[in-house]
Amino acid sequence: MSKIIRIGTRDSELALWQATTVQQKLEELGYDTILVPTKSMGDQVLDKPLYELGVTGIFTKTLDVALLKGNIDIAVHSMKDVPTQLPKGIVQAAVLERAITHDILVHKGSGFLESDTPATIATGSLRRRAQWLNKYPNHKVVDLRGNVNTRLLKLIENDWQGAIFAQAGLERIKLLPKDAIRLDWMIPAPAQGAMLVVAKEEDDFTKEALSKLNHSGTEISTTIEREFLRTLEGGCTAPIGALAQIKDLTVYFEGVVFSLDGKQKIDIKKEVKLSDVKDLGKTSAEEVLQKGGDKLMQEIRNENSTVH
Ligand SMILES: NCc1[nH]cc(CCC(=O)O)c1CC(=O)O
Repeated sequence: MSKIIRIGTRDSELALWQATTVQQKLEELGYDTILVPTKSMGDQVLDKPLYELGVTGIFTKTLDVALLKGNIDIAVHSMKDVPTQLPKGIVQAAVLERAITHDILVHKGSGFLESDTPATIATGSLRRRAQWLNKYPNHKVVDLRGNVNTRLLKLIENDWQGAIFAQAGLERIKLLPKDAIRLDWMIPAPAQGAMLVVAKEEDDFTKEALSKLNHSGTEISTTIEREFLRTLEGGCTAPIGALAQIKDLTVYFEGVVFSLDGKQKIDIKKEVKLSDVKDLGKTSAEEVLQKGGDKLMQEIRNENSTVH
């Protein structure tokens, strides 16, 4: 076909797996493609907690710039890492069918879960940290940064009992330990397990190609979850989870915001007909804000700004 689609991606093993998946699908449709791996700022600064870096979109910014400069035609992202507001000129071109959404615990013997022994669990995510502390108040949660491979290595090297990951990520790079424990009770990050492909707004050729990869069910679910996040967050990193599942023309939505220490929790559950999902994410977030979520979000903003 008339042009080669240049696929921008981070250079971690997971990102490359995701980009290669998109590449294969485009090639199957007869498009010519080339992979362009790039290091992102989020992958370079590993010695600080993510939320202290103070920028949202730290994993996506480098690729956004490459896209807007015309060095690549599309960028493939883990959708949960992408800020809810895309930069001007960049549009959502496809959401691929979602993999498993939930988090899992990789551990070195899980006996500690059934006893009162204090344990140390590692995660760099405020959402996982708050939910873990909510369920296991006597545990300690330590920060863990780096791509999936780095985090697994750090778990082996350190004196921690376990670390939390997205199951989808570990499965994709074939590093999911057999005895990892599925955390069904933990609400995932909005759009966890989904891949997002973005393109330039004016690039009709590429947008047309990508539209063939879009999975509408996943697009609907992730739109609801990200609307929930966007309505709540107001530009701050907060422990927010959201999951919209579609079964037999019904959407089952669950959204939650926690205090940073996990002690407070405000959640919402909704069951809505698929034909009525318009604004579901937004109205659910507004209900959470009314139920005390606005106060909680304000506290989180204050605490986040005193951390650094
Ligand atoms: N924040 C890093 C990140 N971004 C996407 C995934 C995994 C794949 C996904 O959730 O879509 C991961 C790793 C993890 O959370 O353990």
